[in-house]
Amino acid sequence: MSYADEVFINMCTSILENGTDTKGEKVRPIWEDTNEPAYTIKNFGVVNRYDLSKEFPALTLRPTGFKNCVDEILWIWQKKSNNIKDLNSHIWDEWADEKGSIGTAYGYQIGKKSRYKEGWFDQIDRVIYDLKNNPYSRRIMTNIYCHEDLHLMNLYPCAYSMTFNVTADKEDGGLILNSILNQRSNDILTANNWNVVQYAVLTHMLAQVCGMKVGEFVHVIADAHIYDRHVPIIKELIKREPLEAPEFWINPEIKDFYDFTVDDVKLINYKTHAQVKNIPVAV
Ligand SMILES: Nc1nc(=O)c2c([nH]1)NC[C@@H]1CN(c3ccc(C(=O)N[C@@H](CCC(=O)O)C(=O)O)cc3)CN21
Ligand SMILES: O=c1ccn([C@H]2C[C@H](O)[C@@H](COP(=O)(O)O)O2)c(=O)[nH]1
Repeated sequence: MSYADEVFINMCTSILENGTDTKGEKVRPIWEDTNEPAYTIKNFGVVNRYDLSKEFPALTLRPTGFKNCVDEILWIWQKKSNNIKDLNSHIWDEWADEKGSIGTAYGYQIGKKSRYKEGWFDQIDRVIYDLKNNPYSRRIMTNIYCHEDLHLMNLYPCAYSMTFNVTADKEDGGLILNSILNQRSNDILTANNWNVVQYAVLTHMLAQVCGMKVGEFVHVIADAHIYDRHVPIIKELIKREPLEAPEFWINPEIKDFYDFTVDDVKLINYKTHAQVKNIPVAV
């Protein structure tokens, strides 16, 4: 059975059984149809580890929209765009202004250049430079939670920091790329596996273009929450029987991060239970 399912079921069970209900607290998001506050049940400080060398962490309890996930991760990390016109899905529509911009969030921050001893780099180019030139560095990380720009973001970044850490393979000395995603806030039903799949794909892509194998992906979530309207859906989902994890394919020809397209990664034999239709998303 898919390890991602096991992690998801255990996390949801723990939130439902031991979580804190935010009902009555001052909360930001609302349900758009009624304008009522969108309360959650939450756990603080969830840490999930996935071994990417063993299995790709895709949920089988319901399908994760792989193409749209990859499209969004490339929108942020490769196109470095903050405009929904460059995105093929509509998941960011509610948070964009009349010109399509989501402000200084996500792709804008990845593309912003900073000065280093070796010159000016944006965040992803610096990661690739370090992985290629100084792979054992403990300083290979990105951060898009930029306080000076927060006032120009429609939604503050949730998945805000990646830390890359390389280990040497104990058997053949080859380089293994591990990563940690730090996330301040995670809507478990809508985006938990969505975010996991995205950053697992990003780790696979960077490993390939830097001549490494993939290792572990660690997902650190400060506020892991289930929205009130999602509770019955989650309860039904976690009763389903997990299926086998799919196989992950990445086009071995791609050697430059900027050459990847959504068609260069695929899930093979991705068998899942039925999709849950019309999941409401709090805005
Ligand atoms: N409350 C909330 N939850 C989120 O997960 C979220 C936000 N807000 N705001 C910004 C982005 C937008 N995100 C989203 C929004 C919608 C879907 C969504 O509807 N997913 C569908 C599949 C869509 C597809 O495959 O294209 C789903 O069934 O999960 C996913 C991520 C994640 N983020
Ligand atoms: O990649 C993402 C983007 C957003 N989310 C969720 C997490 C929260 O439910 C909302 C953001 O609300 P805040 O009040 O700013 O925390 O969006 C996610 O899980 N993953």
